[in-house]
Amino acid sequence: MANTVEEKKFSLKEVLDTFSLCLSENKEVYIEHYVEGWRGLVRFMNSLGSVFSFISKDAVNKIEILANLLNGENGTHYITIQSMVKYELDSGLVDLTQRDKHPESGCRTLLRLHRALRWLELFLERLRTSSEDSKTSVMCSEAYNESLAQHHGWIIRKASGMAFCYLPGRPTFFEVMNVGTPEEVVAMLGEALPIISDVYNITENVYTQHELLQLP
Ligand SMILES: CCCCCCCC/C=C\CCCCCCCC(=O)N[C@@H](COP(=O)(O)O)[C@H](O)/C=C/CCCCCCCCCCCCC
Repeated sequence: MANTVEEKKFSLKEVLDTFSLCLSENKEVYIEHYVEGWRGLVRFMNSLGSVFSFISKDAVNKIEILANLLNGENGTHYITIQSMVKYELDSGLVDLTQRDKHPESGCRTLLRLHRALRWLELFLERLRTSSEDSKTSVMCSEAYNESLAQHHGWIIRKASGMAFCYLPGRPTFFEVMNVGTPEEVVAMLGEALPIISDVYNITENVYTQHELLQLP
């Protein structure tokens, strides 16, 4: 059951709780909760329809790579992002200039989700401050263009842009979050954002310190 992502209904509160468990007292990021947070987000995306399945397939693939590393024989090195980076770099397990011997290293895989977390942060901030008639497709593509798009080739950017047009409107979006009234959703987004920003910024610092932000 731990390796599947589609059976439970999405709840924003649950995802928020999971991301808040990511940070240790000394600000290390637990991969177990990071991966679990992403599983929750994928459940949300899956509930929006099959037009998003090329996106969720890629996210699931990356989630499973990290889950397998965490549950594998070297799992103790994959407890936090900090310990993973140290272990993989010290052991020469990261392709630094081109995808070669370690095409599925934890560092390069998590970097893809990390970039997507920035998209999420930007998108949720737009949602939080949006008005009733704001378009989710516009908010989503603005957030995408400011983040992930810079790392995607032409075909993925076009396919993503087309998929965004199929996003449901703001009221349906808020409903699927399973929080309550729109005011309650906005309040919960206000709680969620600092947590997501913290996780993002700490990860960004680790990757910056080790010059890993451009891993192939
Ligand atoms: C709180 C509730 C509201 C928001 C809920 C959002 C739910 C989002 C769930 C998942 C987001 C998708 C994460 C996508 C990860 C993409 C990682 C990536 O960049 N992969 C590319 C590079 O990988 P490698 O080739 O180097 O291994 C890969 O090429 C991408 C393939 C698929 C396309 C990715 C498009 C990303 C669009 C992100 C916006 C998602 C919009 C969903 C709207 C709900």
